[in-house]
Amino acid sequence: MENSLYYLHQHQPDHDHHLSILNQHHQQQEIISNMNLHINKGSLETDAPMVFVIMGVSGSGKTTVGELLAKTMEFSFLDADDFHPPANKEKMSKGIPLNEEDRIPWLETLRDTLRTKIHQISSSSHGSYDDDTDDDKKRKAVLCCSALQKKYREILRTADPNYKPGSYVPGRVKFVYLKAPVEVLENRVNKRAAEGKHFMSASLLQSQLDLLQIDDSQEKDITVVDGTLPPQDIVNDIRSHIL
Ligand SMILES: Nc1ncnc2c1ncn2[C@@H]1O[C@H](COP(=O)(O)OP(=O)(O)O)[C@@H](O)[C@H]1O
Ligand SMILES: O=C(O)[C@H](O)[C@@H](O)[C@H](O)[C@H](O)COP(=O)(O)O
Repeated sequence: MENSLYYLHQHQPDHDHHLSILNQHHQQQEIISNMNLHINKGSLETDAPMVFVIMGVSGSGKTTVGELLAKTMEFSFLDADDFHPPANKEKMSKGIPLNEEDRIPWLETLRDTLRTKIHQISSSSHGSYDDDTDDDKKRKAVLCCSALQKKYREILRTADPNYKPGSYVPGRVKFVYLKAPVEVLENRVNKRAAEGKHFMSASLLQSQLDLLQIDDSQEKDITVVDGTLPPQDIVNDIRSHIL
């Protein structure tokens, strides 16, 4: 197969194709002909992302953008904040940053949830969504999660059963980092706290910025977007980059 070129001659609209295998040395000798190949929508997306993690520090707009993206794309929406045990939320509301013991079990729960999701999508007619009746099975998912450190993202990547830890090969889990300057973030979290809209203390922003770490050289599955744009523009940007 290595020395072959593949030609797809589409002779009927949509799914029906005529496959010929031609010799690479341009002899144009047809080895197989008149073979019908049926390609169902989605069935070739073997490495297509299934879970989009919208990440960044507090106030970067994860929930706002994630909800809008999920709504626009009809994806499932998951908010990592909904998976915290009460003790974590109590700590954060008092302005105490979480430590590793607080975070790791939380991230592992998120990983397991995403793994179930990926399994559901993969086993849904082998990725061919058209005939599915269970709506939830065919939906990809958006997860909002700060995922500030490389090691935290690595836990989430292992939701993909094919992902080899430490390989950083892009797989089923993709990250979108909402980048914004500190002044913008401060304004947002202060306003949100003043409105009493979130359990997280605004004072934790600095500890989150201190923790934030992106490794451009290895983590090729992170797309950086401008988090200062209006939410709809960010969603359009995400769609044009990774969807
Ligand atoms: N792109 C944006 N432009 C303007 N305001 C935004 C934007 N994204 C979020 N906000 C506002 O900033 C605050 C924090 O947003 P939120 O989505 O809760 O961030 P996060 O989930 O990252 O903590 C909210 O009051 C929200 O309305
Ligand atoms: O939306 C936010 O304001 C934050 O994301 C917030 O909810 C918090 O950061 C995490 O849930 C805790 O996790 P970390 O301390 O690991 O960010």
